[in-house]
Amino acid sequence: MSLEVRNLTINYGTKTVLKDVNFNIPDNTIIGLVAPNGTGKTTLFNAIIRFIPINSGEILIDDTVYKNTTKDVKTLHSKITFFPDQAELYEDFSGVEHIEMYRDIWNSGSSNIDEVISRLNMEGYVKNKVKTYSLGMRQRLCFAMMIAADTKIMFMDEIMNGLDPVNVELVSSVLQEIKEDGKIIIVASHLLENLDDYADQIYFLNEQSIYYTYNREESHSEYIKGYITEDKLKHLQLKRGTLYLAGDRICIPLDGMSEGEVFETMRTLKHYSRAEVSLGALGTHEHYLRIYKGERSYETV
Ligand SMILES: Nc1ncnc2c1ncn2[C@@H]1O[C@H](COP(=O)(O)OP(=O)(O)OP(=O)(O)O)[C@@H](O)[C@H]1O
Repeated sequence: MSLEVRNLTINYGTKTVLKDVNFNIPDNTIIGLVAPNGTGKTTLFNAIIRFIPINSGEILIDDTVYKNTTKDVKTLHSKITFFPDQAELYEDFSGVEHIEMYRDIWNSGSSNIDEVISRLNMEGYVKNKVKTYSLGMRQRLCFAMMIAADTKIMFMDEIMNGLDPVNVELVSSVLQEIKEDGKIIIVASHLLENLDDYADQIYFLNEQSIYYTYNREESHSEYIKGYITEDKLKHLQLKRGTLYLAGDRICIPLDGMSEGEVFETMRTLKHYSRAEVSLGALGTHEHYLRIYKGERSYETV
């Protein structure tokens, strides 16, 4: 299975929100879709699933183009689920009834509903009516509905909203489990560090297109990462390639540093840093700061 978007352009009236967006996602993949509010993440989902008209471009699944005909759109909807909006839940129905409904609409007779409920720790409330649920309980229900629908392609818009840290971790690990089933999952999220726990690749949407992509597996360069205010920078040896980002985030590349230099730099940074100093590759959080908030790179010591 593959999901491909070719030269996708979307306008709302005279305003262009997406311009010439291109990507091709193979199966067994989770993509993190990242951008500030109002950039076009939901628009991208809506366009692929043809909830909104496409100005130009093509949507392909397994190298077949899906046009805006009733037949093609119906087939598209049988292959893709979109994370339900909490407002779409029926207050007087139980969670189980919602989960069964999603399984039946997508004919996923094979979905074991009891397994889904148990994996998401919903046994304690799932038989009660939705009107008795908290925000986080509703969110887990929406996620369970998608798992029960069991489509090959899943669009998850803000799935972590309202979830406490334990449930964020639970949903993150279930995502990793289900992707192994040949799925393509795109998750739009503002929980940047959490995306590094499960996404294979991150797409940063900016200036109407996929501005930058980053592969978690391929980020090999290591950095010393911490925080330091500008007036304290003089206490550090600033190496070539050092990134000084918004919010006083500093990332100093390890390349060419001796063990002693690493130790000394970490010690100095720990002294001035308001939060933990760590060693690691640049993550989604750092790329986000770099792309949307600007960076200052230091070329020389
Ligand atoms: N139906 C519409 N008519 C006109 N403009 C729209 C419409 N829907 C969205 N927009 C505009 O398109 C842009 C992208 O909106 P979209 O909802 O796709 O952003 P988003 O990245 O999903 O944001 P968020 O993170 O807040 O969910 C915004 O400027 C928004 O105002």
